[in-house]
Amino acid sequence: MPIRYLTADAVRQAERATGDLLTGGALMRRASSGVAQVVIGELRATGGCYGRRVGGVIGAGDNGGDALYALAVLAHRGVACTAVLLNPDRAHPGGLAAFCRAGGRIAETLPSGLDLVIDGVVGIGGRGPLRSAAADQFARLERAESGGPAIVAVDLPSGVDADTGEVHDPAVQATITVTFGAPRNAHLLAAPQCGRVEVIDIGIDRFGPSDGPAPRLSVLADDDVAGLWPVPGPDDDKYSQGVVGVIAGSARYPGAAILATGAAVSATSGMTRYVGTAADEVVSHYPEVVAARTLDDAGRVQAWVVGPGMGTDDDALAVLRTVLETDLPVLVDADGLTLVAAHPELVADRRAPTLLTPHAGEYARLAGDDVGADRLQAAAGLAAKWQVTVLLKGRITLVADPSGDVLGNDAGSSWAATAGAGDVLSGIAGALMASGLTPSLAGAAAARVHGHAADLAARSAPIGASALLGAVRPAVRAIREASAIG
Ligand SMILES: NC(=O)C1=CN([C@@H]2O[C@H](COP(=O)(O)OP(=O)(O)OC[C@H]3O[C@@H](n4cnc5c(N)ncnc54)[C@H](OP(=O)(O)O)[C@@H]3O)[C@@H](O)[C@H]2O)[C@@H](O)CC1
Ligand SMILES: [K+]
Repeated sequence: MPIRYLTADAVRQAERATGDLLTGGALMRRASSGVAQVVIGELRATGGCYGRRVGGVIGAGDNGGDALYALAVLAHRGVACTAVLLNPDRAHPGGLAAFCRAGGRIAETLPSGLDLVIDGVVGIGGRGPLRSAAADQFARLERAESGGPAIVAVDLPSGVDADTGEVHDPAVQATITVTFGAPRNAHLLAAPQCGRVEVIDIGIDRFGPSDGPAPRLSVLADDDVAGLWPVPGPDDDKYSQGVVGVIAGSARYPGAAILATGAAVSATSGMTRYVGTAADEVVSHYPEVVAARTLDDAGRVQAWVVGPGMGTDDDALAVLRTVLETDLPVLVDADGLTLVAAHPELVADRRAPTLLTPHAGEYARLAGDDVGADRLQAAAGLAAKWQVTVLLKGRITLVADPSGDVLGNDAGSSWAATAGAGDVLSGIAGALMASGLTPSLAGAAAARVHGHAADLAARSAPIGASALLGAVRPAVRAIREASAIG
């Protein structure tokens, strides 16, 4: 099942729906005990709890209340706990009383030598950057990577916008983020700022993929990706699995053609066709590709990938127009996007599935505006306006369909930020569209495999797109083998 990510409003709605659990304080007790359990786990992994030193930076809302109750639990376990109250008069009364009863100490500043710090400044009620009093406390700490204390953020790293994931300056860099009931948008959109995200079950109802106002963000689970991946059945032949056609590159610049076509060959069985002037080069790399120099000679396909390295001249425009006039699914990338930005009418009346795969620069050309801090809205807005599916590239890939549903994927690293990696992504996604997946599922599943392939290929050292392409098949295998479905 895809995992749904929530906005702050949706979280509050889910909390309100629990009625007595919210008003009676049960939700907060569950949340804070979840935070305490995660901290205890962390302390145990690094030498135990008793006698360890934990600090908390406490804001004026319920996020601070969660942190104070969690510190109280820790103090009962023999942890030496210190809290800095940013706004002493407005600290959560129940949390503060529990903290003091448990023997917690209040201080003006965080002491040195802490093992761990709890960020209880703000959660879903936060707006804008960390205010200076809070920022000063975190600025005193050495970074966790350099031997400083681990930072456990309650709900969100303070200074990160819950809905957009915008990382304000300053903001807390968390080692672990502990959240409640369901992840918030920011846990995907600002994943590097959140560190490891732990979701504590506090008994709120789940939101489905289509509940609530657009844009609605979800992430495919590995089992979803494994289950979606096309596997030939007993009655399949090379045609029945969906043939993908790739229009890319040129004799002078064959790289994009080889990468996109090779990715399509690696991603699915069946057949890959290539159309363009790099036909000889493509076939010399991949003898299994059926190549033609012109569209007229191409043969039938079930989906097209068009654009990488194809140029933007009149010939390229004519080919793109012909392809977009078909009723086949089409993925448009790179030079194809430059042409679409200059000729929006090419996609305006399309009824067949269409996937545009811009990076930030191409997005700006298509939308007439930069992506900005709200990438989710940027992707969803363009998809709704143009009535196409938009895959916005980046470490966090967002695939927005016109209905307002968005599938996200965190690559987990940025090794795929290398020339030609986009061509590989297009080849994988196009092959999946030819097999019958919607542009949205094809884009999201391709992004997952692409990110995993980059990690497998890189293993902590830089890679080029050829190495990434070489790891596509191992990445599909790893995801399928790790899942119950594979
Ligand atoms: N409801 C429940 O039962 C449950 C709720 N839960 C918990 O409650 C949290 C939400 O609590 P909340 O609504 O009280 O808001 P919260 O995030 O604490 O922030 C509000 C305070 O922050 C302040 N402030 C704002 N921006 C700021 C900034 N940049 N820098 C500094 N301060 C800033 C703002 O100050 P003001 O603007 O008023 O001066 C106001 O005082 C949620 O994230 C979860 O942890 C869980 O226990 C589960 C059950
Ligand atoms: K926080």
